[in-house]
Amino acid sequence: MSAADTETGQPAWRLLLTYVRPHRAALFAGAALSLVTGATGLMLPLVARELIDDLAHDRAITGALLAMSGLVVANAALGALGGYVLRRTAESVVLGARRTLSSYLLRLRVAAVDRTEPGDLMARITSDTTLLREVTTDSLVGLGTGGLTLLATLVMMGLVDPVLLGVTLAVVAGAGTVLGMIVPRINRASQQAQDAVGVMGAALERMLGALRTVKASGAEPREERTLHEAAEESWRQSVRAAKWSAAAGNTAGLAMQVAFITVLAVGGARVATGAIDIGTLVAFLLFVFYLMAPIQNVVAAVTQYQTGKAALARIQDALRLPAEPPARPAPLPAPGAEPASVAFRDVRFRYADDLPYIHHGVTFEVPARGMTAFVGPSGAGKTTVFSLVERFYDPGSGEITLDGRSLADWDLASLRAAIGYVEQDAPVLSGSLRDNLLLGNPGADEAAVAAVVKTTRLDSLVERLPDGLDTLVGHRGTKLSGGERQRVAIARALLRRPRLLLLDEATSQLDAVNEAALRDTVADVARTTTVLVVAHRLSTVTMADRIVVMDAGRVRAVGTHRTLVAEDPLYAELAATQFLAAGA
Ligand SMILES: Nc1ncnc2c1ncn2[C@@H]1O[C@H](COP(=O)(O)OP(=O)(O)OP(=O)(O)O)[C@@H](O)[C@H]1O
Repeated sequence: MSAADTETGQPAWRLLLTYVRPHRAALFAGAALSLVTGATGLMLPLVARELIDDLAHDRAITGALLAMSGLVVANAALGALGGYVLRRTAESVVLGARRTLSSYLLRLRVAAVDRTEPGDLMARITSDTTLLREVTTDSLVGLGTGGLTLLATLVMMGLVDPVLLGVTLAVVAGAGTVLGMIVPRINRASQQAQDAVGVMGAALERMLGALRTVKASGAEPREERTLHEAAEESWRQSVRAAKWSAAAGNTAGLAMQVAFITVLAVGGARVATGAIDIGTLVAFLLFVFYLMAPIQNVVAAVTQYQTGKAALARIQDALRLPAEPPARPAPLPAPGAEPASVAFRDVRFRYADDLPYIHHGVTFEVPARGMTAFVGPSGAGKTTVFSLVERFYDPGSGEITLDGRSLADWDLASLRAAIGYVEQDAPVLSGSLRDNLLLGNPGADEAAVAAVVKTTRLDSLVERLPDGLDTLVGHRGTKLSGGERQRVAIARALLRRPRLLLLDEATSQLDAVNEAALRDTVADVARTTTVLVVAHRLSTVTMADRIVVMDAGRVRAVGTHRTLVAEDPLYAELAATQFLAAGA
């Protein structure tokens, strides 16, 4: 079995058919048009013979001329129409594969994405799907029309002389054996060429995602080398595939020459013995000549299929990554909805089976309403608490509840609809400021947007920007400052009217005025919503209703700033060093 067959258990052509099936009517129409176009071409010599006959016998040639003109026009028109229908169908197959893949990638589990290179996944959607285009038209149609013509020609040959057909088939079978050895090599080389395109996509994504750091580190030559190496590897493998494809094509050509010579020799001997007459031999040789085109079509279809098969294998690999079940979007909490309570009971968690545990039995309870700060040394597992609440990952053991109900029992979309999440690096997506604010609640009205813009102190920024809320913020929000990005992320989360707000405070500082303003905003929000914050600032922890101190994957103390400073040495140390530095 080849790479495409092994893991899914079903051959690649079946997978191809699942993409092609919705367009089978159009594909058959295109193939039928191609056959009819071919037939009109074959009729031309007959009409031409008629015309010459008419001239020779002094008959009017108008009819034959009209018929010839009609055939020429029909041939061109049907050919163009057939070509268009086939190409359009192939594009629809590509579209179908791209839709399936992009929907699937959106549903991928975060843990699955952790183990992949986004650039490689992108290459699968953009580059691999493109290869399905040729495989649809060249392989399926080529195999269909070429196969039919081949069969018809073989039947005719059998009728003319079965012995010579046997001779021809023996030669063709020999060539088939050679092709059988070449074809897997085309598949392997194509797969490696596409893998190299994926590696290049991953390297590009890595470099463009950190372009400033690459430039500042003077790392351009090394990054350039990595990119060039991936491009060269793809070139090497594509050239290897081209070499084997050329060998396959020429093997078919050579086989036909050998068949021609063998038929001539064997046929000549048969004519000499009187087994067949010379007319039969000439007719048979003509058929051998006619056999050339369909055989080359079929060989081209098989070689083209190998490239498509390699692409299909890569697409299927992506579709086998673990994904969340498809879900319909859930409504956001109604205005004034009750805040949520959260509890962890003896939660043990690791990011992958081959990685160490991060949470070693985390237990805490957060009642509805109010603000709870999570503090602890870097790497203690605070952000991981948020990832588990959002169900980006599932715990290995123990239980996490929201409103007293296990997260496993929640519909994923409803769970996430109840939560607003501000990540530590506050991602801002390319697009306008408004797009970014409305990301989590596209239905929010102008008044709601204006209100969050005001509470997060984005109003002065919006006034300054040339197009206000419609100003484009650049790839990953590069046109905004770090503090502005954080405020955009908070505004976006607030616009969802969350029943639970998860705020992973940025370690970088906001300026004093904005920090105070945001502190007031969060304090306001905490009056009506449950707020969990991974705190890096003293100002945040001092206003928290409770503080959960985490260390090395465990909760070591829970209390208020005042009690913890007195009772927990680690907290006292953190408060004296880290927080004081940040909160000064
Ligand atoms: N996606 C991931 N895959 C594997 N390990 C991870 C992943 N995310 C985090 N970790 C590891 O889990 C541990 C806890 O990370 P976490 O982000 O929860 O810490 P934290 O307490 O929030 O730290 P900080 O205060 O520095 O943000 C770290 O050792 C980190 O290396």
